[in-house]
Amino acid sequence: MSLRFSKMHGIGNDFVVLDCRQQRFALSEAQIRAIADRRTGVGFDQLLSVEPARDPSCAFYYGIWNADGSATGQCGNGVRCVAAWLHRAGALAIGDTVRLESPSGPVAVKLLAADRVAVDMGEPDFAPAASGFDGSDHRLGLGSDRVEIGVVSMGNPHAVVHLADVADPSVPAWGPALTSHPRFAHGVNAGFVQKLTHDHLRLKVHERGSGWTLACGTGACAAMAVLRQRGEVGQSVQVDLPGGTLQIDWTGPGHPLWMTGPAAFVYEGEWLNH
Ligand SMILES: N[C@@H](CCC[C@H](N)C(=O)O)C(=O)O
Repeated sequence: MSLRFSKMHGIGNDFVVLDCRQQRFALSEAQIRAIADRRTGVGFDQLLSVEPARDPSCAFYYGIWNADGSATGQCGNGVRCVAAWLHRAGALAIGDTVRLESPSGPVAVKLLAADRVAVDMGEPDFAPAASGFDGSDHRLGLGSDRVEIGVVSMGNPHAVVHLADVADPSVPAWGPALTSHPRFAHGVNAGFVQKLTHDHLRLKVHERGSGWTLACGTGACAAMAVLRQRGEVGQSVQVDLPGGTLQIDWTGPGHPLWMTGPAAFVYEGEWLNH
């Protein structure tokens, strides 16, 4: 049996997108890992399924799996790609705003152009429990180092470390150590952020379940939210990641956070090893 898919990316965070509107999603973790393999499979950071919505207020549901086969609650670059995918499938027009259902709840997407999407990602949740974090002491031991983290859920868990320079030589080791830190019950996405100006950040993210990625949309939202909560940035911030730039807008508590950025098609394919 074969499996048709679209290969997409959002500033280098790459996806396999499956049309599950008529056909139920039925891949095992092992099959997801096989498709994720960049040598013997297709390769992706996340696999996305587009499915009928369970919530009647939403147009479609999207599922999200990391390259290691684990499921997660949200994916910022992924939801922009789902919106562009729906446009190509004739289900979403440019200029339209639609509610989509993620595993962590509804988000609103606005298709600005065939390849540009704004998303209301909801309000950042700073409660430690929302990120599976075990308490109020935000200093963590990473090997022989101690770092201060900001913890926030954007529908998935994030730990954000503010550094003077994201090229800090400790970052390559801190990424995996933070992602699997035992104080997070389910692992965490680890963001390392540098403030360039009041409205401009630089960010690198080591993602839970996928490793270092060229971009993490929810990571950009999390980094902005943590620095905004600390009064370090304004309400409209450009976040530069290794694969490109996202615009993040957040007035503050009581308001939703918006993420705006591109979504790109790479090719349509057929997985024959199913
Ligand atoms: N790349 C994503 C985040 C994907 C999920 C993450 N690895 C997790 O396990 O929560 C994004 O763009 O937000």
